[in-house]
Amino acid sequence: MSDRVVLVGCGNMGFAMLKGWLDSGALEPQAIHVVEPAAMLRQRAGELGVHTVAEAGELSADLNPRMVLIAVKPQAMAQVLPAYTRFAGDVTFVSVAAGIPVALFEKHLGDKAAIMRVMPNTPAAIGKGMLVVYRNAHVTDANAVFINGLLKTSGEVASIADESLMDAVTAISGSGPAYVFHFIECLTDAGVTVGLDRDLAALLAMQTVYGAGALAAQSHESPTKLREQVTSPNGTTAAALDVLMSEDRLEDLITKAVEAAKKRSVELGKA
Ligand SMILES: NC(=O)C1=CN([C@@H]2O[C@H](COP(=O)(O)OP(=O)(O)OC[C@H]3O[C@@H](n4cnc5c(N)ncnc54)[C@H](O)[C@@H]3O)[C@@H](O)[C@H]2O)C=CC1
Ligand SMILES: O=C(O)[C@@H]1CCC=N1
Repeated sequence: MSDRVVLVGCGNMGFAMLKGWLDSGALEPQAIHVVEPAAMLRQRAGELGVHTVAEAGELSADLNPRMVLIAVKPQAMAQVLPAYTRFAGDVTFVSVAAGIPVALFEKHLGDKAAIMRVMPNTPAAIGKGMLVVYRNAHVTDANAVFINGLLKTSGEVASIADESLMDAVTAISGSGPAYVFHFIECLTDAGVTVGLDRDLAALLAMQTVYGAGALAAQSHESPTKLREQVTSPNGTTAAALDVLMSEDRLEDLITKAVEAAKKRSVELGKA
């Protein structure tokens, strides 16, 4: 069986995953064929040494890929899939699209097609992603091992046996980096409000999120315990947390945001 891989769509997410495979050495650039209609994005991928084409018809008929990873927008999926039916066979199709259920892939690719859904996030570009996997019964164990090996180059991999959880997964880890980036923006702006110049405020906000995230990931203590370690009785942190935590203000806001993301994922799946 070949280790050739086709990556369909090399935008934000596709490129992040491509970087993970290449930076880790898990795949040789020559094993990867990128289909990307946008010339600038095709050139960006080509600079990494991979094969690039603008459309599926340009892929060699005897390519025999082991995996076709589809990273196009959910709204484009139904239009994109028919061009890949010719690869159905030993290949496993992997979709990273929010919302789109396995049933839609089976409708276009046949009900015997091997399909995996993966919900990654953009920190995959530096090997720090969170990737959650759901697969249908037609993915062979050998292909699942091969693909899991590739996914692990992008970060932590977890799997779910209930596809309906994918909407909640998307709302937490798929979209989650944007919530954190927005928190950095807010902390930076707040720093400016209390008198720091913007560059210093941005450095403090970014390094604080980076350091706190790394500490939470590496420590044996819970986030609750780590929070308590920062919070001196009647000190500065307690004053701030009174604002964030009284009446669960931040938790309520985050829950509302996550519920909105989950709802949108469900809608995308029905589009
Ligand atoms: N951006 C993110 O953080 C995450 C995105 N996703 C999913 O990844 C998918 C892609 O999202 P992004 O990368 O953000 O979007 P994007 O717009 O950056 O990338 C999509 C790419 O697909 C290309 N494309 C369009 N039609 C095509 C075709 N017929 N053949 C090949 N390529 C084609 C576009 O030119 C574009 O470069 C979406 O389904 C999204 O739900 C999943 C998790 C996180
Ligand atoms: O915003 C979106 O729809 C995609 C899915 C998860 C992150 N980005």
